[in-house]
Amino acid sequence: MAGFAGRLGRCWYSGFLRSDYIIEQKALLAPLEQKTKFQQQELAANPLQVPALGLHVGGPAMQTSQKDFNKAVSQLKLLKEDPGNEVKLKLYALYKQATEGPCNVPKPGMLDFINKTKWDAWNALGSLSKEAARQNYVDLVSKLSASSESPSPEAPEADRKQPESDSLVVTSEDGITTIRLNRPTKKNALTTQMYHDVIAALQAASKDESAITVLTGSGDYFCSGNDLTNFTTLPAGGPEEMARRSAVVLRDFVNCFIDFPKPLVAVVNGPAVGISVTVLGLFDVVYATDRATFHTPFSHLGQSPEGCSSYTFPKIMGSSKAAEMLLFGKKLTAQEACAQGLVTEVFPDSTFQKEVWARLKAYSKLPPNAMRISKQIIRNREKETLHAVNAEESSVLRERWLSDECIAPACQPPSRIKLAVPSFSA
Ligand SMILES: CCCCCCC/C=C/C(=O)SCCNC(=O)CCNC(=O)[C@H](O)C(C)(C)COP(=O)(O)OP(=O)(O)OC[C@H]1O[C@@H](n2cnc3c(N)ncnc32)[C@H](O)[C@@H]1OP(=O)(O)O
Repeated sequence: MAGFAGRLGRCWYSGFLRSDYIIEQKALLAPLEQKTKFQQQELAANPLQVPALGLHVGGPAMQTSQKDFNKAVSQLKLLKEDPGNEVKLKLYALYKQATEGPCNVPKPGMLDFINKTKWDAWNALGSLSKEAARQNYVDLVSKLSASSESPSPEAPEADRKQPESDSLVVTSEDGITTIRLNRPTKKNALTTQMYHDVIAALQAASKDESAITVLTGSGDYFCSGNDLTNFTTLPAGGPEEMARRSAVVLRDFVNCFIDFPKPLVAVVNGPAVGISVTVLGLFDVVYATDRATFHTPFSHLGQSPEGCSSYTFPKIMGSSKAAEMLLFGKKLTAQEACAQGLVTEVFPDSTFQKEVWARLKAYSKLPPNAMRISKQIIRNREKETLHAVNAEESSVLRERWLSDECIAPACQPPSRIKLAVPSFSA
């Protein structure tokens, strides 16, 4: 087999191999045949080298995800830009976790700096499942691919992709981009199209000129959560395919909140249910009218938490208050949610809009880079954990949606709302 050096010219990872990047080992440039067994094992652990070695990435994981993972491993080689040392270290750790499971080798000595750094990164993933690690790896590669393909980080306003339906309205004014859920007759329940539109709107807002991004709702509700009719039309692959697709949409949707780089503010104009409550833990600031309520009837629907709430809620309000919400579906008033740290401040409904927007306009005049950088410092060290939590929650929900408890929940939502999931069994 030919050495790797000859193929390095065009790709960003030639820089990876030539730079003083902490994972770099000069040995990688030597032909494979000349490598020791240890070096070959190390190469196998290096995500960039696996396809070249033709290694099978083993493990008892699910087939679909395994295929995506293999694709991501190949895709990584095509990136045009070097993603930087921190990201490469993440890729290394996720690859090891995905293929070998939790770190199972002795910690290298203090002076073995390179291997110790790699070991630390792998070990930091703790008991993250192989499947979640694969998922995170795939997500990270797809994000890197998308950003290396995007023509310009500062796309002009006119090039922005507008939402596909009127159910989402995006406006930019006074340094604030506002994403408004606009389905008041259905209490702003989120259709599948709306999930996609919110994803696109957040991606556009992350690159536009605005300093602050706001999510709010039209009418008397902030949002009644997932539109329960989302599951009514089954695709050709049946319930399993429906659950698989929904889990992907959910994961992508929540990832956008995790990764959002600017101050993200929720203007909660009324009651909030389900996923519109759980993602609040990923916002920087949450302002609520005193009319708002917050509840997550997951157990009632045979479902389980999403939006990273299994991690953020216990952190924000303590495990017992979080359990009351996430396990028992306890509804909080705005004041209670504020006392528990989920809401930043509550305003009287009569002055809510006026007070909140005046305040946001003032904040939007602050130096935008300072706000971005401060947010990065506050949030970045948790991002990897949040992605792992999101992947796990989505994967658990995918199974929940096929469970008897979800198909025939003991506590039905209002009878007018036909729960989609029963149609799975049709
Ligand atoms: C594709 C990706 C999927 C990712 C899924 C991620 C997992 C997410 C989980 C959740 O979000 S769980 C929470 C789901 N939401 C609910 O269970 C709320 C159900 N709705 C209600 O309980 C009530 O409607 C309400 C919100 C408390 C409001 O009650 P109210 O009496 O004030 O109004 P209604 O007359 O009931 O509603 C008006 C109108 O709106 C329709 N509607 C409300 N919520 C939903 C909803 N979530 N899905 C679909 N439709 C909803 C309701 O049916 C009424 O419609 P019409 O009868 O007027 O046609």
